[in-house]
Amino acid sequence: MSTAAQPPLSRFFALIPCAGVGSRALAAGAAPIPKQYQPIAGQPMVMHTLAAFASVPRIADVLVVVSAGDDFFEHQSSTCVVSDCGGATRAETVANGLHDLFEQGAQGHDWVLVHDAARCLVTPAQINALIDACEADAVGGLLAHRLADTLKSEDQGRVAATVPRADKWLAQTPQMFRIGMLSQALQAAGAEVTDESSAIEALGLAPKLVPGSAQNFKVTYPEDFALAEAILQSRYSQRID
Ligand SMILES: Nc1ccn([C@@H]2O[C@H](COP(=O)(O)OP(=O)(O)OP(=O)(O)O)[C@@H](O)[C@H]2O)c(=O)n1
Ligand SMILES: C[C@](O)(CO)[C@H](O)COP(=O)(O)O
Repeated sequence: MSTAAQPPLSRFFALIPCAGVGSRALAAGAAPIPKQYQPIAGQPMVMHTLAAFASVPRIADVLVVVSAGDDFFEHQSSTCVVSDCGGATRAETVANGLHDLFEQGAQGHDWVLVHDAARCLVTPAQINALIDACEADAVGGLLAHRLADTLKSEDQGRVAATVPRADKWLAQTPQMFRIGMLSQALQAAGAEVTDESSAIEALGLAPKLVPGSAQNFKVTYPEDFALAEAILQSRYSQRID
């Protein structure tokens, strides 16, 4: 019988930053509801996001981080843990949420999958693909999508250059890292980094790029709602048949 110490088993947590105001999504004259709460295909957007994570049994817990005073989840039936420690930037919201995960018993070696509330088209298969690709990795990684179009840089409204795109990817979420490493990386990187990977990269590490899908887009502009609605409706109609 071997007496060698076994490495500790790592759990998987999801952290959903849900504390944005959605300023770019506001159509002129529309009610100023944060975009993640706007109805899409019969449900508030974030409920579609949470349904995808609820369909991945190896996720131990889902923590949703909302703004102080946000009572949205008091009126929903959801098994998620909700914390109202959202910050002024997405990075602050995530850092505060990681602190809450530690307080709730998560360990530094556990994994966290950080996923935008506003990416409501993510699928359980994509979440599983990210976990499968990263769980044995020393750093972690993210879903990302190769550019489909020719890429230009700009100078005062005109093309400055055509940029080689063979090595360019659009960063998506979930982004999956060890909770301890990510917490330290975000503290060092500050409040302005726009994704978890940037903070990890600033440590000199190279997160793994895992192919996502064009459909895993972030609802950002008013026209994105109709596309998200059409995709969700089409998925539901295929499932119900
Ligand atoms: N202070 C913030 C800002 C953003 N987010 C969340 O981060 C995700 C991605 O951010 P983004 O699409 O930029 O959302 P908003 O900041 O709400 O959008 P905008 O920049 O248009 O105001 C969203 O789920 C959003 O709720 C957050 O939790 N806390
Ligand atoms: C994390 C992210 O979804 C990766 O694409 C994105 O950076 C967050 O949104 P923002 O518009 O950059 O704040």
